[in-house]
Amino acid sequence: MNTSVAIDRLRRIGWRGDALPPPGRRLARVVVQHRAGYELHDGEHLFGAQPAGYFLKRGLDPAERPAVGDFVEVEDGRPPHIVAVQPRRSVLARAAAGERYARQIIATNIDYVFVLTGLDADFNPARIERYLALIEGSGAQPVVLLGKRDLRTPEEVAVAVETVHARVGAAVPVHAINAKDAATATLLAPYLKPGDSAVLVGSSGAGKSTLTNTLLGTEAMATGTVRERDGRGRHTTTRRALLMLPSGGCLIDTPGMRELKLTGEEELELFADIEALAAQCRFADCGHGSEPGCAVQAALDRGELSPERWRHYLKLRDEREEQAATLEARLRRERGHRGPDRPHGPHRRERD
Ligand SMILES: Nc1nc2c(ncn2[C@@H]2O[C@H](COP(=O)(O)OP(=O)(O)OP(=O)(O)O)[C@@H](O)[C@H]2O)c(=O)[nH]1
Ligand SMILES: [Zn+2]
Repeated sequence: MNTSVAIDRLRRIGWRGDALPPPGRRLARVVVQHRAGYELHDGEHLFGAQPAGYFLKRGLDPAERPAVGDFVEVEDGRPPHIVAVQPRRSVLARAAAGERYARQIIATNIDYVFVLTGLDADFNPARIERYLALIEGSGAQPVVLLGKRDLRTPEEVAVAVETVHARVGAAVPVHAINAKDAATATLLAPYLKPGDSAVLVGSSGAGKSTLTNTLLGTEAMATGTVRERDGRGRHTTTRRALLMLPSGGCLIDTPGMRELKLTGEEELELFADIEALAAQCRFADCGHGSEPGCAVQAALDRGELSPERWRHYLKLRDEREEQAATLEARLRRERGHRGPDRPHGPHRRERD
């Protein structure tokens, strides 16, 4: 293939490099990661590939392995093999549950992360802030979208926008949108310029599919469909992995990205590293203040835990406790002030 044609195609799916790999290798973008391999896109076709042996070595830092969003060098064969990962311009990651300092890469080379929340019962500024905590430091820019604005009065919309700004700061763009309105595609076009890569995250029912369809418009160019398996290994739905938008940007929409969804327990998984640390404090009910043997304070002292992350975590924990207290009060009322069935409370005890 003509070199400039190959480069143009790669630019279209977000490549920013300037040199193609040596003969015998070509570039493609990872759009899906399965247990059994990868799905890559070269700007024209979707194809399957396997990682070269190097990436399977035990003890290799998981961050070195190809991830969704990566531009990789591929050697043809049956199947094609990924032999190298190009430098990343951004890395969205979260602490992997259970592993103390390991990070799980969610996606790379993303320019904008749209954090979508509906202005209905879904509206939750605390959740928005937790998404932003995850995006912070990734190299990608967050854009907060408040959907379903048509269900609210202009005054209510203004208050919601203000509430979110107060929470996340004035620097983060916040837009109230109607995901069904074609004008929304124009509003968001500045974040979806040619060569830009975006992902859309938000809880179920927030309007992600609706917005995706609006962004695609009638010139829909869904390139690359990926079939997903259900729990029993059967193919169920067909998803579009990499969407080239009329505005010139692309939207990555893959199973890997949906992992970013924050619902219930997943919110805490974001802080799995801190919870793992806290589990190592000498006292099971350590307040992580001036207690002796506090693993959290030790990690802060060593610079292994940033004060910023710690602050985010405390905020989340306080909110959870507040919610639990509200729930408890309600249950008590419903039970007719009978009190909890089982006695409970903190017991200060040394771990064994
Ligand atoms: N009125 C109004 N309805 C909306 C808007 N955005 C989405 N909806 C509706 O909200 C419902 C959920 O929207 P979806 O686009 O399916 O939500 P989703 O985020 O893709 O949900 P999952 O697929 O479960 O992750 C649908 O009935 C949409 O029509 C909006 O801006 N205004
Ligand atoms: Zn502690």
